Amino acid sequence: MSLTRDAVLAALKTVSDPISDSDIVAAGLVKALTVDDKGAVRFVMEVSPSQVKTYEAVKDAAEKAVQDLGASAVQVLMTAHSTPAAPPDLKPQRSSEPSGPQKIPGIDRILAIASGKGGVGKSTLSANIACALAAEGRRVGLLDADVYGPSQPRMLGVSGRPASPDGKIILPMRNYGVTMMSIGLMQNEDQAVVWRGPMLMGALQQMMNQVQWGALDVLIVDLPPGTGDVQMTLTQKFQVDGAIVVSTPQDVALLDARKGIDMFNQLGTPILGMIENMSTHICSNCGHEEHVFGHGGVAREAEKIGVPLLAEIPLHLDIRLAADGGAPIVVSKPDSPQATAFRDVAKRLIADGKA
Ligand SMILES: Nc1ncnc2c1ncn2[C@@H]1O[C@H](COP(=O)(O)OP(=O)(O)OP(=O)(O)O)[C@@H](O)[C@H]1O
Repeated sequence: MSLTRDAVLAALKTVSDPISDSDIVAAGLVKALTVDDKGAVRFVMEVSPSQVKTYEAVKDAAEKAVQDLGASAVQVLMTAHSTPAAPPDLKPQRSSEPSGPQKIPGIDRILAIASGKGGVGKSTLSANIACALAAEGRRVGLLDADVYGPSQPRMLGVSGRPASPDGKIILPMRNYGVTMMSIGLMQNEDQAVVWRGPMLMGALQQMMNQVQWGALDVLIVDLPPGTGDVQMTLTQKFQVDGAIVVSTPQDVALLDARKGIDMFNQLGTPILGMIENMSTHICSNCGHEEHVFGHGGVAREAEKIGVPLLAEIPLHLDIRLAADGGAPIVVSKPDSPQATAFRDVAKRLIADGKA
């Protein structure tokens, strides 16, 4: 008999919430519960940051309750988010602990790779730039924060689940000299999860603070497309040293890229430059070059807003095959002209002290 969502909820209702004195379902702690057809159960437990310790035992009890139902796997992601702000206190106040963007101990720089529009190649570029930086001897981390379409595990040829020996620290994955963590590794590759703002914030903070990144020269964050909660949380909570905005040359992609640039400007994040991807198509048979999506649009836009154009990456079959095959082109064909384009970006970032 297959496991149903209702059965799981009923089991979770037997677990009591020490704070509210009701059960964890009634207390609204269980979010994004999914039960797949193989009987694997996943859900998020949203708790307040000050109560994380209290809830560790509750999380274990919840896991056990579901396990006892015969679930094939149980995965509980505990996210800590701040409770909604209290009504403003109009009395004069002393300033409290610093609330601005923080540096993460051990991580020298954070570099965000963003795009206004989905599918423009942001993840492909992030993976290649990360591997190119590692090949130059930099200590590189790559955080795949693209919760709507995490792709770094596939691009870097990494599978399996990240381990957490003590239930707090998450051990990242590593390949091609890049230390990588993805929200994609916390869920099935083909599973869509509906994230709400506070959950996203909690998950992102957990990825930044609880993943054992080690000492890094640079942490590259592959952002989801657009200007949403993840971008806001990242830039408001953590000191982001710069953003690179990726776009294809079409007007519609550029329009969205402009919105992304406006957002970073408003948030005070320096824009290190733009990259035009799928700039020109080079036929893998005959080498003929054609401009499928137009050409030069990003260069014009970059000039208009006064930021450097860091690269024009061609649309080339080898780049896609390499990305899909789990060894980015800078790793699988490091001497190809396509890989050189990425390696040049990496060298420039290092030369400018940005990575
Ligand atoms: N320069 C390129 N040449 C050939 N294929 C490319 C190139 N850049 C990206 N691709 C391919 O285009 C597809 C989309 O790329 P990618 O997943 O990197 O985009 P994205 O902007 O990260 O998308 P998402 O919005 O899903 O995060 C992938 O199949 C990738 O291999």
